[in-house]
Amino acid sequence: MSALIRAEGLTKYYRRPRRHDGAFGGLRTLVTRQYDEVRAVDGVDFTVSAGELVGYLGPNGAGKSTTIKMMTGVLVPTGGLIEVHGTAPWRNREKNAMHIGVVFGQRSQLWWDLPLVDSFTLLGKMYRMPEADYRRRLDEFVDLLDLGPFLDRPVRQLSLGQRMRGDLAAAMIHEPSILYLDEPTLGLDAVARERMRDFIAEMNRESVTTIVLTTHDLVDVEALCERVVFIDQGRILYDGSVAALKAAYAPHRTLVVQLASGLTAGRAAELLGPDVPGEVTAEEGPTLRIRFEAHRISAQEVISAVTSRCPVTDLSIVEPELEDVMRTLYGNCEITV
Ligand SMILES: Nc1ncnc2c1ncn2[C@@H]1O[C@H](COP(=O)(O)OP(=O)(O)OP(=O)(O)O)[C@@H](O)[C@H]1O
Repeated sequence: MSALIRAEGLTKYYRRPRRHDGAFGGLRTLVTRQYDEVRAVDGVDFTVSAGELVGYLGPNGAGKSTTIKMMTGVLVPTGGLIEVHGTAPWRNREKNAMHIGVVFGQRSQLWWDLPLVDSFTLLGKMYRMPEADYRRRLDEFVDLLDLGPFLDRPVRQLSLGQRMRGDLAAAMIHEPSILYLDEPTLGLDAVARERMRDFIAEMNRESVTTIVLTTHDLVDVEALCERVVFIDQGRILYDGSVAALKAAYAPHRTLVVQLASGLTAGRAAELLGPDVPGEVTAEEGPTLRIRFEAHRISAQEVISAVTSRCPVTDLSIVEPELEDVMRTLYGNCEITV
């Protein structure tokens, strides 16, 4: 697969006026003109291939939005290289805009006072789309995102979930090859989030759109991303598959045991004794949870040990949550897998 997006040593430093405290602090801030340097993105390397759906993750202030703004051509890098379709996006913003769609969760590109459909019509004309292509695309989105009930309503009257669906359709109307999504599901209810996720997956699968997704919602990541790039303090700490990340940072599994009637989890833990493979982590009524390291003990061994000593009605194995991994990641500085 060829690289659509390439970043090498990509860097963005901001200058922030140094603030002075105390009496006349505001005035001193104005007249002294001293600055602090903020290393928002500090020499990152990555490539994104055609058709990938990559999660770009990290804590608040990690440098995610700044990277996306450089990829979209809104910001000029302080140093290093960023190429999208083989050219620097900030050198040719208009040409770059023809190939990309952007959704910034908190800002809208829709015309506030116009009916939603008028924004689509205007965008279709701006991108010089042939009428038939525009119609086909609009019909597809009305169907996929269920826009019909509010197509004729002014954007300012839409709920957040309706507006976000409109924004997503607006970003994709001209069939861009790359879609950048910055917190697209922020503030949405569960149903709206699900609909957005389905649409994003569909665009990636059916239209083969390359997608870079920034989100704090780990359910989005689990549902959508095979690969994640994790950034903190402007530096990339991890770049790889979600599965490898979990295997490295949360190699445990949990066996959840439903005990046969009359047997409490406390009594079952006694029956299992201290040499049970794994660690009993919770005893709640008739439910017992045993955590084990999947690379050391097989699930079969743990299940055999339990079923040979206790009568059970049900068993299930729970994978670690991505949230567990993130907690470990946030506490580490150097990460290699
Ligand atoms: N225009 C600016 N001027 C000065 N500093 C800035 C500017 N924009 C961002 N920063 C700083 O750069 C750093 C990275 O910010 P950025 O918005 O890229 O982070 P982020 O990972 O997107 O965070 P969040 O998850 O909170 O949106 C932060 O320390 C932020 O305060």
